[in-house]
Amino acid sequence: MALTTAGTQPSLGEVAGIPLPATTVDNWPQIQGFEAQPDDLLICTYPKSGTTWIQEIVDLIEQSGDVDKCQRAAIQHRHPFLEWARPPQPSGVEKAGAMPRPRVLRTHLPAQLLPPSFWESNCKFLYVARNAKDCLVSYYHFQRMNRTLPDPGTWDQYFETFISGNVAWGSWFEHVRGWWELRDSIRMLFLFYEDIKRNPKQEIQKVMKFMGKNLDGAVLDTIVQETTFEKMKENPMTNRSTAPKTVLDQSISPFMRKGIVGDWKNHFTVAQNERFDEIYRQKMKGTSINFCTEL
Ligand SMILES: Nc1ncnc2c1ncn2[C@@H]1O[C@H](COP(=O)(O)O)[C@@H](OP(=O)(O)O)[C@H]1O
Ligand SMILES: CCc1ccc(OS(=O)(=O)O)cc1
Repeated sequence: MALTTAGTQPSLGEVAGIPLPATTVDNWPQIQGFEAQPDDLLICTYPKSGTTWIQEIVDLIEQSGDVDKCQRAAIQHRHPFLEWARPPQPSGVEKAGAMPRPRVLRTHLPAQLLPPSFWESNCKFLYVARNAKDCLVSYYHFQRMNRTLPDPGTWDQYFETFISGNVAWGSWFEHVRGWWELRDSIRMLFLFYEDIKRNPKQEIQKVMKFMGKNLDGAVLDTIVQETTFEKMKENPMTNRSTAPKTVLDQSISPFMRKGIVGDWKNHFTVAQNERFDEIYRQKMKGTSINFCTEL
């Protein structure tokens, strides 16, 4: 069901009340029928939470720190995006089906929309969460430059849109809560963007152990150096410079934009901050999750 179709504006559809790109909705039966395998590792994130960052970390771990091997393809092509569907390109499901095992896949889907085979196969899940305020800011700039998502409107308008959850992949609050509640009942490593920023070596070590790898300290140091924001911004295989301008217009806002904790302070008014804090308290009531919003 299309939510917006005005003019040439890209439209969002909806599955079980969650807004999703219309092309994803069109492909929903194929996505739901996806056959996960027990050795799949699924990277799960709400959009703009550091997906690309954790993908590069995971790939470098998988390749035992071999930087050249991670140059084999642009990051968006290394790990199939499960719900990606933009015909005539192969869909995420098709790409995953053609990939050798063990597979690393990625998704922005909320837990309740995941294809059932992931639960049935007892796969590994790596979730990265980012504080809501910085996610909002990052998503706003992303929607300004991503020609396949609806125009975000003004900052004030988008502030309300994000809070209402009327953005692709739905409410940040429900997404994070949903995955957080599952953390102890499935094979999941739950990480925070802010922790990776504060202590990358420690968090990369957690990922390494979770993946069942054992790399020495020098290799870990290489991975830390290769995955700094500055390095990834310059790297054509991670900075999305290979994406066509008709999809990502980086002259409006770069994909690798700031990569910091606390940019929300440059965007939120005092009134918006107070309102956001109140809404956050209501929507996250009863959850034990704790975010850091400044370093
Ligand atoms: N190596 C890195 N270190 C810190 N932040 C990174 C990073 N690589 C990407 N990011 C940031 O992660 C966000 C993109 O997330 P995703 O990959 O999920 O779309 C962007 O945030 P900003 O827009 O705040 O700069 C981007 O700059
Ligand atoms: C469908 C448009 C779209 C939306 C979000 C995307 O996220 S990501 O940058 O690949 O994580 C990509 C394309």
